[in-house]
Amino acid sequence: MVVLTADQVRAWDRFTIQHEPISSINLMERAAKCCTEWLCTNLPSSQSSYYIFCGKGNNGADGLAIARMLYEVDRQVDVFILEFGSSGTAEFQQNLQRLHPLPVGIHYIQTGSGFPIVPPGVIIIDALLGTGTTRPVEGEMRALIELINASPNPTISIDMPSGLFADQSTIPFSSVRAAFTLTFQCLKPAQLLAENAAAIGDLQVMDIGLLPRYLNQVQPEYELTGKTLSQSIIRPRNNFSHKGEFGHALLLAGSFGKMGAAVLAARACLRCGPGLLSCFVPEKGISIMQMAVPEAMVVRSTNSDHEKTNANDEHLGGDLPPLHQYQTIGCGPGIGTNPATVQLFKELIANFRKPMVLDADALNILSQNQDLFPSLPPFSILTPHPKEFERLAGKSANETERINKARELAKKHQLIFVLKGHHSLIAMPGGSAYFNMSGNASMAKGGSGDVLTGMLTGLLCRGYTPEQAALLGVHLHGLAGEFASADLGMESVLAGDISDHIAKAFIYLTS
Ligand SMILES: NC(=O)C1=CN([C@@H]2O[C@H](COP(=O)(O)OP(=O)(O)OC[C@H]3O[C@@H](n4cnc5c(N)ncnc54)[C@H](O)[C@@H]3O)[C@@H](O)[C@H]2O)[C@@H](O)CC1
Ligand SMILES: [K+]
Repeated sequence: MVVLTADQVRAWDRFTIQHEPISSINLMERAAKCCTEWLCTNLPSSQSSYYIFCGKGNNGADGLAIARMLYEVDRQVDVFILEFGSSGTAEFQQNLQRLHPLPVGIHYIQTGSGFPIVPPGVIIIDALLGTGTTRPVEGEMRALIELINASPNPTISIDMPSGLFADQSTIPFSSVRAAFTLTFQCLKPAQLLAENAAAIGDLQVMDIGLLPRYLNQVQPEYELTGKTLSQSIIRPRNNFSHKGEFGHALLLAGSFGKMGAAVLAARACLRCGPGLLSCFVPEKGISIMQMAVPEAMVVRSTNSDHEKTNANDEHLGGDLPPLHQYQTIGCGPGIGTNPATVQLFKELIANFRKPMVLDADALNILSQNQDLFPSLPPFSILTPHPKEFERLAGKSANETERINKARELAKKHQLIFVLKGHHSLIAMPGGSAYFNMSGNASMAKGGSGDVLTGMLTGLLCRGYTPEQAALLGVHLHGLAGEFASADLGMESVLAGDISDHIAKAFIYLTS
């Protein structure tokens, strides 16, 4: 599956029309047939009446073709065409002519007073605007969209909920809020934004047979993580290998009352295959860590000044252990922002030059010390949730702006940003960006991020490149959440359960 912009999809349509070859109207027939079959298969046959709202572009032309096909399978259909004052595209005109001889109600609507009231039980098909949306909806179009949204009837949008931009955020403007969106051939960037979830509803991708070889000549704006990509990254463990070959990771995590974050990160790290893990935790957390994660070692501050160490025994502080022995370091879960910890973080950045993983309070410290950005080791992985990213990069008006900021910062400072969310966005130093496609709402709980930090640290330590670790780690984390919820249900999955299901995710990817 790929993500393409509206222009790229239009070019794909043209490519298919030229090279298959197929006429534009016949390609549209294929699209309408896919939608009609989906409607007949997925909606109860008791729901057999449709109000189809059409614009006069090719999205509206789809609506007219769907109306004809639904009539042909004995559905009751009424079509409502919003008058723009133009005659419409050639395909619109052709499909209108094909519909005219049939006993389907065709109504032209111009003003709010002429808009229909949708009777109960009737399904609304939204074919007003598709990928051709270039400006915010206003006037009669907006009024009609509001009428559709105010009606309790289920709405199915064709290709895009009308009004929604395909490539960028639509906030603060309105769009149709659909129960289902039947989109053609591939995902469009806006369909992956969390802020559009309520507009898009359940997204279904219809394969309308566009020629796959077009994809060889296109550079997608976004790529997707997935099983094939992860499988191409995963390296088997050699039979003759020993623990020394899989590196030694260091985790800086925890503070009084937040040792759980450290434990979660440590356990998840160990599930990703490092040879050894040491945890640098505050004095008061040492016994917790030793009991909860016996597989990990604990290092204590090398500061011989007993008073200084004791003063900080609830927070990380003092001196760092010698760092040269570690392949990578994960820093942040539960560390807080105590001045001693801030100082320790600055020393860490000054003394460790290999890519590391920064999360949670490490990011909060960074946002208060922005001058540290240029000193971060290149290719380090930063994993902010939206609030943490706002502290790092300032407020964003919408998700597109947030993603663009992350992509710019990744390029500017040669870092990898993982913007955590339903489809986490991974921005690479080279400019590419990936949406993650695994995971579900069972993971929207405290501690999930600590698990991800541990996993990324473990994969980096294990010898994956930072880009590989980010792509594999984020995908694997989501998969582990899916396996956990399959076993335990959406409500009851705990962050530790995600960790406990990493093994299943690995097995799934390697078998
Ligand atoms: N053969 C083809 O060309 C195919 C086209 N397809 C359909 O064609 C659609 C794209 O069609 P179009 O490019 O004609 O565009 P749309 O039908 O999405 O929009 C029609 C026109 O509305 C105008 N418009 C833009 N924003 C507006 C706004 N806010 N308020 C009012 N008018 C606005 C623009 O002039 C635009 O060209 C796809 O979404 C898909 O549904 C599919 O059937 C696949 C095949
Ligand atoms: K639409």
